[in-house]
Amino acid sequence: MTLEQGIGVSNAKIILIGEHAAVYGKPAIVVPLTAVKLAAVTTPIAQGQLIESNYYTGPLARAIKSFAGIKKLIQTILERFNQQQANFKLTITSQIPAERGMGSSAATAVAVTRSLYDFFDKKLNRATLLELANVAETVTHGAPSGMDAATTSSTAPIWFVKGHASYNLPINLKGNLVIADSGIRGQTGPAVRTVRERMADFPQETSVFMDQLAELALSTRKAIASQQLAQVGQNFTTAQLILQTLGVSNETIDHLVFVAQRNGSLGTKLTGGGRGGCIIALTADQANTDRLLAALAAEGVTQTWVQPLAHLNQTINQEYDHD
Ligand SMILES: C[C@@](O)(CCO)CC(=O)[O-]
Repeated sequence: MTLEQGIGVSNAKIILIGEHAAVYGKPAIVVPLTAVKLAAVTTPIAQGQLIESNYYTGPLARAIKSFAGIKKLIQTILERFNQQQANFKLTITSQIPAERGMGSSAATAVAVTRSLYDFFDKKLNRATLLELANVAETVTHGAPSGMDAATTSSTAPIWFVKGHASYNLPINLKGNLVIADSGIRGQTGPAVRTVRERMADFPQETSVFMDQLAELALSTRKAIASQQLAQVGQNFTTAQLILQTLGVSNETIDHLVFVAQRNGSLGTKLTGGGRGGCIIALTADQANTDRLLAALAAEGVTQTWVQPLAHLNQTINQEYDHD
């Protein structure tokens, strides 16, 4: 075992389009927010296995329930390397707010995996990284689509269809993606259940909505390729209307969408599981971005992020090499 520290980094994720439909095998477009980071650093200590984070600090063995997924992940990795008795402290520092649809739990799993592989001097490929992140995500979320781990580990936008992520969707658009926290915790679990119940009660009608969301994802992909920012925006707003009808929005989100649409946004929707969390809006230029941010601040929104679309123009090789 090396005596040097092991470092793992990941980033936040934002679903541009396709949440909920992704659960039914429809495509989604998801982008990394590379400016919003989470870091996990493993350092050698004399005795024990400790975790230090905003949510839990203490021995790994006693980790609280919300850390159960990460605990299982760490134990899986230690067993894999036959290092169950290793002494270390894992420090997790995050800029990603929890329960806002920004992928904080998957980002933690990704960074912890990278950090431990680095600490034990092991090579890590993308397939293993995603498989291990899924160990934690399955404990935390039940049946994750894998979308969050695929994106929080990526520097490139993703075309995601259940079980498969393609990292070849560079976005060459001018303008900004504005993300605003509604201040309400997202409720992915209950929202996914609501849609499942609708699907059970009204299978044909609900399937039509899923097909429409899939069409919107395809249309958005084309609009990105042909640099039609306004079309991407329209698709956002149409998707929001469908998500609202499916019962996964809420009054606060609807109100913020309404405000954004009147203050410089080309298109606005919820992002992630819904019933809270964040909204996303597209703006064509800095003047409209400033106008939108001022309008959201006037509504009491305290946390916003601005992601220049031009920074989402990367692609990455399907294989991830730890080195
Ligand atoms: C609502 C959902 O589509 C996205 C949650 O971030 C659920 C999933 O894909 O696992």
